[in-house]
Amino acid sequence: MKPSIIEISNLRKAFGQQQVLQGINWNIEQGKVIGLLGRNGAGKSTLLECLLGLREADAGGSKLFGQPAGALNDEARANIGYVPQKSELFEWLTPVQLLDYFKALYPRWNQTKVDGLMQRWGLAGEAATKQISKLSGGEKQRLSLIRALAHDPKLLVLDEPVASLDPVGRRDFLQELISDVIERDTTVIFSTHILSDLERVALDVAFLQGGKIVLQGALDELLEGKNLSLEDLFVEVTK
Ligand SMILES: Nc1ncnc2c1ncn2[C@@H]1O[C@H](COP(=O)(O)OP(=O)(O)OP(=O)(O)O)[C@@H](O)[C@H]1O
Repeated sequence: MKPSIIEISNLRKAFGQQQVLQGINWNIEQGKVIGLLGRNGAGKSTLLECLLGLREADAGGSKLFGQPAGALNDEARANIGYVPQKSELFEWLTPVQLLDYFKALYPRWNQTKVDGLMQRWGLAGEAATKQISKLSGGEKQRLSLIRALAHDPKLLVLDEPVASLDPVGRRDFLQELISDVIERDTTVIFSTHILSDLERVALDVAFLQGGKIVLQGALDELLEGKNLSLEDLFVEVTK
């Protein structure tokens, strides 16, 4: 059996009176690709932030690579790639300057991959030297994804990574994700509302509803014999 890369136990988080996460217990094994689903406001971003230790939980917590998320060593940190829903890129830099900045922070950096992705994702020409503030939403999202993939992380946490991408951009990104997972056994958890993409890549899905993971498993097994589409299942589970 493969090791658990993420171990979440009894995770609770409220904002004021609103109980958003209500005792989540969830282990994610190495190499899993999990699509996290839930209605708007279900708490997906909150869960991803808490599991990474970026947001303090009220109770419980998570371990990443066997270490408490709030006290990761440098090696564990260098093995995580995260794309937040609203990425906070340094808008006054150019893409090249931004990537150089991050390159200096990581012990490992795959420049060949960065160059290839910049080329294939339309950021190698004029866009490479434009101020990030002047890039389109989709271009910024591509840059954010390149930044998250550049250090060959073993764990990728992506909060609606393809929301601003056009269909071609989404397909390119998903192909990159699949090849990375296959090559390096990367563990991926990503939230999305684009169910067709999930059907393409997510081998597993998890539904967050009422502050808990109410259903999870292999997508084909969840749908098997039910004569339901993923959209039908989503509506059913998140009622
Ligand atoms: N800093 C905050 N202060 C108060 N309430 C918050 C805060 N952050 C999130 N919330 C609330 O917590 C709930 C969950 O928000 P979250 O962003 O985690 O949902 P989500 O599932 O990611 O939604 P979406 O699909 O719309 O992105 C929402 O009702 C939101 O209003």
